[in-house]
Amino acid sequence: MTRISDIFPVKGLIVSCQALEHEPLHGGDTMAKMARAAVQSGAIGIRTNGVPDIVAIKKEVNVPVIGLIKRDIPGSAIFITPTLDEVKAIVSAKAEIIALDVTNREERLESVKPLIEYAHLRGVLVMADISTFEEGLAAEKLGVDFIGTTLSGYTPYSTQQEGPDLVLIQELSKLVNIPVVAEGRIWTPEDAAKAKNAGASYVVVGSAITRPQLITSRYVKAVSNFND
Ligand SMILES: CC(=O)N[C@H](C=O)[C@@H](O)[C@H](O)[C@H](O)COP(=O)(O)O
Repeated sequence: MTRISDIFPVKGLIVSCQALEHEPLHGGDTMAKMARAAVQSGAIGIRTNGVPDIVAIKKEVNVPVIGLIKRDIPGSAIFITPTLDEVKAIVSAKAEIIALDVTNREERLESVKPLIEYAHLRGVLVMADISTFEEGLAAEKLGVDFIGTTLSGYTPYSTQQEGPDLVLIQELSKLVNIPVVAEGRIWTPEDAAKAKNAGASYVVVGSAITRPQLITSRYVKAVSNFND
């Protein structure tokens, strides 16, 4: 059975290269270039959304890929790899790891079991995107390979804050026996160092590196009082 330490023998930074259809950088070519830039500078892995981007990135760089598929299902709040269809597509695209929602909503902690099993039977590891400490513990019990704090702040009952959820990273890192991935709203190298020092084995940074429109708006906001 493959383990996370086989896939990522060293700990480090994983860069999330994602641009949805409405975003300016949407497209496999652009995301592959983003991934190349990230790997050139020392990223140990890439997280990305959708089969075309997974395939383009795997052609471009030689580091493990965490694949997910964002899909909106009417009437459901679960959008990160919601069903077995997406899991199958990610396995076919040959991502080494599948990221999926493991939150305590809509009976997900039960319905996600066959998705985890499908991936594992095909030698693909599973990253659980969770939003609270309890969900992290539940994810470990479900047999996932590592846990990301990705959805903290994105479920109505989780901590809402501007920066990374360092408390969650720290509590989970102390209590679970699988690696914890710090992910979500890590905007600065200082945030990344704090996440690492809180006990995370891996740190995922997305928007702060790969979403120029969001980066720009932070700078615009910072100088918005120029003419006062
Ligand atoms: C909540 C959600 O949909 N998160 C997504 C999960 O894949 C991505 O849109 C984020 O960019 C990713 O988690 C990295 O986080 P940040 O971009 O904050 O560094």
